[in-house]
Amino acid sequence: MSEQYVLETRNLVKEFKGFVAVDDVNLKVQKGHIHALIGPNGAGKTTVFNLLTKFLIPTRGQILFKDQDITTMKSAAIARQGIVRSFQISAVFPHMTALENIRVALQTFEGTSFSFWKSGNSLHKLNQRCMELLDAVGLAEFANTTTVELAYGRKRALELATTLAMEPEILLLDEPTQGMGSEDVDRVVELVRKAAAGRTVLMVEHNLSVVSKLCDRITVLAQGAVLTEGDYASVSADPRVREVYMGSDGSGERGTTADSEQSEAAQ
Ligand SMILES: Nc1ncnc2c1ncn2[C@@H]1O[C@H](COP(=O)(O)OP(=O)(O)OP(=O)(O)O)[C@@H](O)[C@H]1O
Repeated sequence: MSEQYVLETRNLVKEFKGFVAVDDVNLKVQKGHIHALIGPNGAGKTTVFNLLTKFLIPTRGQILFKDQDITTMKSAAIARQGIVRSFQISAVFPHMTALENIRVALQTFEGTSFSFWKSGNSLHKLNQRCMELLDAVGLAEFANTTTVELAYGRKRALELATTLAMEPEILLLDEPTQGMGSEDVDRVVELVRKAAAGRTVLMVEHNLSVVSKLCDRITVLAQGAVLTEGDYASVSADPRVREVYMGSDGSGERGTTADSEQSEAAQ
């Protein structure tokens, strides 16, 4: 694998009782890119994502991170390596404040005991880092707001901040704008752009306008296999892509929910 690719799949296959949900997928994510995985409902996007983040075990094939075979690595181990998933899994505790949520994320990431942070200087440093992360997602003024009181878009910003606390090298975003109104969508686009600075992002996203604004490269999946790949202009001009989208509901918007969220891998 060339140095330029940080994440790669080789002939990745996932079968569910003989049904091929992911069919021989070769994905290459270039370092520094925002890369989107798109495709109509049931194309296999979530399943690929769950394979990459170890929620599912591949039937065949390999997953490589910076040349290292991580196919059999557990999800906690890959997170420590720098592959971190955000969104769709609620990573925030509703009855804690925004700042407390970040603090928990940082403490979990550091793996340090609470008593360590209690010692004067380190507690100060910890709070400083919490405020930096809140500021990075535009939530500094909500530091002491209980999470349950935050508007939906802000909750997702907080989720992103808890993810950034883990200092990911690759950020995996699962439908970051799902269920949002246009104002929140614009805010998330800006957030993702900001969060992507200095790192690589792979995202599943149904909103093609978001994809067009953010992504350097797009992989289109259809019926579990890669249909085509390229930048937004080339992919959106491809008649095969139009055809698979027209063949679903025409909008590229989610219509059905797959039942693939359950983790197979030992946590
Ligand atoms: N746990 C499972 N058991 C059986 N079939 C599954 C499972 N998870 C997913 N599938 C099937 O695999 C196919 C791909 O599903 P997947 O959720 O990956 O598609 P998707 O592209 O993410 O779709 P959507 O856009 O609707 O979320 C679908 O036909 C789905 O029904």
